[in-house]
Amino acid sequence: MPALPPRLAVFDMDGTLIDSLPDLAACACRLLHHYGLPPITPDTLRPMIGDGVGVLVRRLLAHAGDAARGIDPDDAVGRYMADYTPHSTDLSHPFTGTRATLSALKGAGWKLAVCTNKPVAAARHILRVMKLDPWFDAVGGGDSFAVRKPDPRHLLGTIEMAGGVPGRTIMVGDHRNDIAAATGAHVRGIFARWGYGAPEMEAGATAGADSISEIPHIARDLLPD
Ligand SMILES: O=C(O)COP(=O)(O)O
Ligand SMILES: [Mg+2]
Repeated sequence: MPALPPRLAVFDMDGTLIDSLPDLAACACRLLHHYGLPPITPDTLRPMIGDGVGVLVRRLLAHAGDAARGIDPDDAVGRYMADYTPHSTDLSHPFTGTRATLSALKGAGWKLAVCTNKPVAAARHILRVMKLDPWFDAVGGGDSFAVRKPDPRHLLGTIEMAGGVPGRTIMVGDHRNDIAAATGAHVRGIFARWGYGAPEMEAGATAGADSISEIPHIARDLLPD
């Protein structure tokens, strides 16, 4: 009998592997300060995360309202990224249980990948500094393809890079974009309830998990061998 393709677990980054909100918020505050605008709290920033840095910065400016009129959004995005990448690991850390989960999956023969709307250079930097990079067979960033989540082609491109196939893949993510990409790619989607997404974003997921430590068990249930 021909060997089955490898099983693949794809993880979103912000709010799924990495608790990155503190650095995203600190960087947002430095940007707002640069433009003479008032700071923002992490709680206010949280729902703005998930569609990539360009959208995040535009939401920040929209939140500032009239005071931000006249600011060039492209200038703001450029400033945000120039500041964020080198400071992206000042305050952020992997969620508790991340290393044990990656280790358990790898030990059971799974391939691993990251599919994030974050620019790929920032994603790789974070994985490297946190010494998580050796675990991953592929990293698909928000600028790795012509499209990004919720477009399923972002996930499909990441699966291909990792040497997997959709029918033997799970996608773990904390945003409706992750679940929509999984559904569109015919991949089993697991909603990360520990992340930044609102509870209603779980709609359409194959399963939900309260912590990353539950993922090896759920993954085995969904794809036993
Ligand atoms: O950059 C973002 O807005 C979110 O990134 P994520 O896809 O890793 O959650
Ligand atoms: Mg996320």
